[in-house]
Amino acid sequence: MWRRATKSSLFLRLLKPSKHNASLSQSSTNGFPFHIHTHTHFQEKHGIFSKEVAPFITFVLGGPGSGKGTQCAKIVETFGFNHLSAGDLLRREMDSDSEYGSMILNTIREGNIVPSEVTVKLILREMESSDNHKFLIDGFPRSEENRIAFEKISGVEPHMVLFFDCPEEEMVKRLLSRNQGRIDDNIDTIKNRLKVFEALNLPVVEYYAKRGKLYRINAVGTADEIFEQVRPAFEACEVAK
Ligand SMILES: Nc1ncnc2c1ncn2[C@@H]1O[C@H](COP(=O)(O)OP(=O)(O)O)[C@@H](O)[C@H]1O
Ligand SMILES: Nc1ccn([C@H]2C[C@H](O)[C@@H](COP(=O)(O)OP(=O)(O)O)O2)c(=O)n1
Ligand SMILES: [Mg+2]
Repeated sequence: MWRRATKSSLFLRLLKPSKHNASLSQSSTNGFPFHIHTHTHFQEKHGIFSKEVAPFITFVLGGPGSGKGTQCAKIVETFGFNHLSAGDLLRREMDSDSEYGSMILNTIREGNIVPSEVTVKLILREMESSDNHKFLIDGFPRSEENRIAFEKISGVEPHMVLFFDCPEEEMVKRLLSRNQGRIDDNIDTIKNRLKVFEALNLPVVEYYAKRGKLYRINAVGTADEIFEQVRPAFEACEVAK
């Protein structure tokens, strides 16, 4: 039986909650972006992944513009998850006075992937300060390096992985009309994001397919139609309801 983490749980008493304007570099104490914890050390220190407060983790994958963020909003509304978008966390870090701001900006502008350690640290910081134990981790892991870094640092694996399968031309059409003022929603960056997706993210999708954790969803149709394919994945899982 999963137990909900509460404000009074040990790990939250040990940790400072994340401040939305705090940057990774501000929280660094050793000149390195962050402390890498071994699996055991991390569990002992933070306790977030101890059995009593074990999180329920769903990774949400799909190409750029496949509808990950849109479907995550629906999952949050229906099933009460905490939605952590790796892209949003990186953009927030970029807009803070983090010393990694320009590196993140350049990487996103080119459509490449930010070093895993930075992204993993941002995700784990959010998880540590959350009193919800059900997490949707959107846009992560985007590479085998991302996946392995998360597993190594946190010592946990996702319970399930959603994959929004969408044709490239549909993704391009959606990205070019997203209108959120993003520096990476232009045709040149989109072309590279699609290449990076195919080269680096599809191997992660296949990895989870082989482990029987993947829910492949046809991402063409209205958002409501797509959500009707998503819903059963959560309804089938007692802990996620
Ligand atoms: N099923 C859909 N059909 C058409 N447009 C969609 C659909 N789902 C999302 N969109 C739109 O496509 C764009 C990309 O969606 P988003 O959820 O941000 O995708 P991702 O997070 O995978 O990049 C947004 O403008 C969104 O409103
Ligand atoms: N795990 C991740 C997630 C995103 N990023 C960077 C690189 C991505 O192109 C951008 C934007 O990611 P985001 O998930 O917001 O993009 P989409 O929702 O797929 O359009 O952020 C990353 O480097 N590593
Ligand atoms: Mg998104």
